[in-house]
Amino acid sequence: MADTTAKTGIPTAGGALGSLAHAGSDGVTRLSENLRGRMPPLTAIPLPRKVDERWLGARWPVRELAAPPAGSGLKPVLGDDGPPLIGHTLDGMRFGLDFSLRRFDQFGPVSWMGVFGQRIVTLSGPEATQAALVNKDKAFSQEGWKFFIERFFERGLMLLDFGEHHLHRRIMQEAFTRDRLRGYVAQMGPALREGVAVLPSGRPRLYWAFKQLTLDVATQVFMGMRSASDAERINRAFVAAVRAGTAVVRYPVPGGRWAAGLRGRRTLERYFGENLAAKRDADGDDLFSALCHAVSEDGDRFSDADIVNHMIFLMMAAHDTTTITASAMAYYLAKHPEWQDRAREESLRLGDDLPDLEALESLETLDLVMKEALRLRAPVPSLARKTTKDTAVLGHYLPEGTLVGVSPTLNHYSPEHWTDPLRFDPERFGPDRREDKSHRFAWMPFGGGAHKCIGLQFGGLEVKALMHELLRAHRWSVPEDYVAKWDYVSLPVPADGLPARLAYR
Ligand code: HEM
Repeated sequence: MADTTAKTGIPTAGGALGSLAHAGSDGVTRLSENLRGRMPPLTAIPLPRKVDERWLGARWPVRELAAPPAGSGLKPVLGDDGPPLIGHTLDGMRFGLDFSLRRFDQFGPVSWMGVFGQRIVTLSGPEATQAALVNKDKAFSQEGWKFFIERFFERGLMLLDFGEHHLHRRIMQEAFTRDRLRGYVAQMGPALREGVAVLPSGRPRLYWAFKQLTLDVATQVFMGMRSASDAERINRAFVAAVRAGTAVVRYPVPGGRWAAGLRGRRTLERYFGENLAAKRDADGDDLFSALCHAVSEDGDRFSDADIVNHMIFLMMAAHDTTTITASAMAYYLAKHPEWQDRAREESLRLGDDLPDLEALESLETLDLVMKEALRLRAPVPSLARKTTKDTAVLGHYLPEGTLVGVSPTLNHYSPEHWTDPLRFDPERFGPDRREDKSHRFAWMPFGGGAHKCIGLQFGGLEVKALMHELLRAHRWSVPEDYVAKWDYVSLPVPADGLPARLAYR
């Protein structure tokens, strides 16, 4: 049982009890991970519908963010602080999409709210998001992300700005060429086939199973790591660093998330630092090696410190996003078995060989389903920015130093850009309809502009490879009346871990 738990990441009663046997903080961490897998977070605990309605419908005094300069002709940004001290922090975590839609109805595409003790302006809808992401006059910087994740993911590509970002991105692009992607696909295939094969039948929580699978892929494809005990240690360090990003107590209290995150970061730095020289000397086909050997067209290379920082950030950027995408796809395919059958037929037509890059690209149904899942459940629901100077969006005044959240939600649910936007309808991405072309920013799960996701092809290939293996090996379903509840404490994840009935084919 312990083995299965380690492999699938699916917490079992035996796993939780087994954790108690571990003395010290490692045992406590394991226990808390197991409990997390079994219990929804406080923000997702079911309450009577009336209580939720009252909570969501609460209104607070509306104020201006800042008075526009006299004679500018600009309008103020309107919004509210929300409940004292916590602001709207819990509202966003509990209601996610519903909360965003209500804010848009109340204030339109540009508004502000109190969150985490700060005032944050939300930009929603294709025009407002475009202004910040195209960022013509460099009025929006990545400083907004720093509040949340800099301590654990310092100098990751997404945290760099302007000239320096451009330079680093050009080098990093060399790790994502088609040839490199071909090599990554070849490495992830065996790990995924093996991992999917040992998923227990019954009702596993798919989200947790996928989380373990994508960690396994990361240790092999990102680091070329073969030792299981190293992989387990590095995975734990990495998970601790990611969780610390959303810690409420942002101070290293012993036993707390923040302290565990700092320890995790140090472990990762040590691991990458110690293995750098060997990676520079050899010619491996993992992502770590690719960064060590990447040279931009202008001859620039990464320093040792850059490689360590980029590797730690890349693991984070890839992990939850791909896990969430696969979970959303599994959910919609369980709710719409006709799409599951159609996708399975295509997968079976590929035969028993592990799929290469071209084979994965040929899985058109999975492609449509993935795009629709990314529309309905964008894994990154807000892209953080900070204004570098006084600026305006759609005629609203934003002073220098304003924190901004660029939100794809409204773009993805806008009735002006999508027919029947609440409906699961993958065909809307088909060649006859291409609703995603209705506006450059109608569909933006990977962001847009200079910081658009550099791993979007990698992520798409990994998710398709995982779903391909799942379709070949299993059928899965959820009860007809089951509706997944998504928890938005950090990125949107199924609050109950998505239990699905899984049967071997
Ligand atoms: C389905 C999976 C994924 C989704 C939905 C996703 C989403 C995003 C989004 C929205 C951004 C833009 C952030 C911003 O503008 O502030 C981003 C940036 C980034 N992503 Fe992804 N991502 C995914 C997978 C991956 C993977 C697999 C990798 C690496 C292997 C990766 C690496 C990055 C990096 C390095 C950046 C920063 C790019 C820059 O600042 O130039 N992502 N991603």
